[in-house]
Amino acid sequence: MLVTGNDILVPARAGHYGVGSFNTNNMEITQAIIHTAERLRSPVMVQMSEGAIKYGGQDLANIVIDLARRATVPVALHLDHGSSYESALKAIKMGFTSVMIDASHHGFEDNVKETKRVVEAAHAMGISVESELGRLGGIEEHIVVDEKDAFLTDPEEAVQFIEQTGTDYLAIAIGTSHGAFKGKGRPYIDHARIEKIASLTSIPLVAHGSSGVPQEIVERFRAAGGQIGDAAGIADEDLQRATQFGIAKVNVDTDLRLASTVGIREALMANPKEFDPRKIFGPARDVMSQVIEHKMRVLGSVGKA
Ligand SMILES: O=C(COP(=O)(O)O)NO
Ligand SMILES: [Ca+2]
Ligand code: NA
Ligand SMILES: [Zn+2]
Repeated sequence: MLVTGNDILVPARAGHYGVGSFNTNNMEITQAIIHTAERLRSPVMVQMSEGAIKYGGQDLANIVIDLARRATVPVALHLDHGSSYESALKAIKMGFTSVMIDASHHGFEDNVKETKRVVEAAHAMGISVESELGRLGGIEEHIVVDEKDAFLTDPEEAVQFIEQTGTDYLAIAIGTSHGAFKGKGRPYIDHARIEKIASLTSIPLVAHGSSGVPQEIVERFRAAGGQIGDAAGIADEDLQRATQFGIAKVNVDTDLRLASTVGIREALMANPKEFDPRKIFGPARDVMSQVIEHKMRVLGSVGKA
């Protein structure tokens, strides 16, 4: 069933488990996300960035909404990294049931102002809002944040921000970063910071940049002709611990990008004569389903629907 972000995340925070919020850009990714959630009896969020909306528009949103409506588990459609009030409202008009306004690259006051505006409008329409305080490293779609400008979320500021904006859930910067190269070796996750923020707040917390970049997938990517440097993601146990402390929404995009590309490359390498799209995109869907299943087990959302 199609529900709001709060319907999924408030129980997740209370139950100390995480719910994957997976980025989609086409039908096969959407099917892999929702069908795996149904098979594992897991709530799930499907998210579209502004780039995905540019790429697939209402056509893609309708695929998500229809699958979500028919799903036997709770599914929310979420706007990832909404960059403006207009973008958030446009998504709500398209049928999104959860929207992020990401004004975290502004100063505190401007972030509060921008977030508050979206919260008031979205709540008037019964839609949940995610906002962000702190800055991740890596590339957030259109914003390149290099390490020196990244800053972790201050717990006291988070309390003020939540009070002043009324945001439903809050993305916090705790050491993760977007993309396949999350720092040299094992990225440092500031669990103490998560625990502190969670102890002072009661709303669901969000971790961006939470792909695990499984080495098995990276090796298959290279073996099938892909080229990638020394890619690294968030260790499963670090993510698992984060959900114990209060992280309820966990954003995953890179893992699905790698998994789908592995499926496609392997299909084409195995049979150069193949040109039936079902035999090329079908394997992508299968590899993504395996990666999604692993993530749901790490987050503890299996059986929670
Ligand atoms: O935070 C993310 C995705 O992060 P990854 O690059 O780690 O999948 N989307 O908003
Ligand atoms: Ca941001
Ligand atoms: Na988001
Ligand atoms: Zn993100």
